[in-house]
Amino acid sequence: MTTIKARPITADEFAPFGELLTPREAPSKMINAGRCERHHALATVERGGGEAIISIFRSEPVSLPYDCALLERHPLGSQAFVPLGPDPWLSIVAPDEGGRPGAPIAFLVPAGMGVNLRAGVWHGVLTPLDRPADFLVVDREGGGVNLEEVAIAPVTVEA
Ligand SMILES: NC(=O)N[C@@H](O)C(=O)O
Ligand code: NI
Repeated sequence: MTTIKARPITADEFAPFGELLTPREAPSKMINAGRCERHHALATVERGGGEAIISIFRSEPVSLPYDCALLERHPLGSQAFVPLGPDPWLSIVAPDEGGRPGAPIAFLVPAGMGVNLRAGVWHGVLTPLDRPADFLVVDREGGGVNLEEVAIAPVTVEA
C-alpha cells in the first residue's frame, strides 16, 4: 500500500486543480459604505450548459490514516466546497494522465478555507476530518454524464 503524507494546502500547489476559497491578502474593493471587503471572483463556476446549484453536504468524517481507493471527476462542471464549521479538512486530488488519475496528492485544508475543483479534476469525495461537518457546495445540475469514478491502487493518507 502506498502511503502519502497530507501536506498543507497552498494556492500555488493547488493551482493545477483549482482555487482556494479564502480572502486574498487585500480585498478587491470595499463595499457597503466601507464596512465590507469584497474578495471578488475567487473562482468561476463551470457549469457546462447546466445550472449552477448550491447544496449543503452534511458529511460523516474520516480519520487519518485514511485509505483512499476511489477517485472521481465531474467533466461538465466545477465543484466548490466551503466548510460551514470550525474544523480543518482533507482534499485529495490527482493529475489526469491519459484519462486516468495519476499519483494522488492529499492537501490539509485549514479551518474556514474552501476549495473550488475545476471541471474534470480528479478528486476524492468529501473528507471532513474527525468530526461530522457541513459544507456549502456549489456545483452543476444538468444533462449529460457529470460523474466519472475510477478505482485506484489504494493509498493511505497520513498526517
Ligand atoms: N457525489 C457528490 O455529490 N459528491 C462528490 O462529488 C464529492 O466530491 O464529494
Ligand atoms: Ni465530486
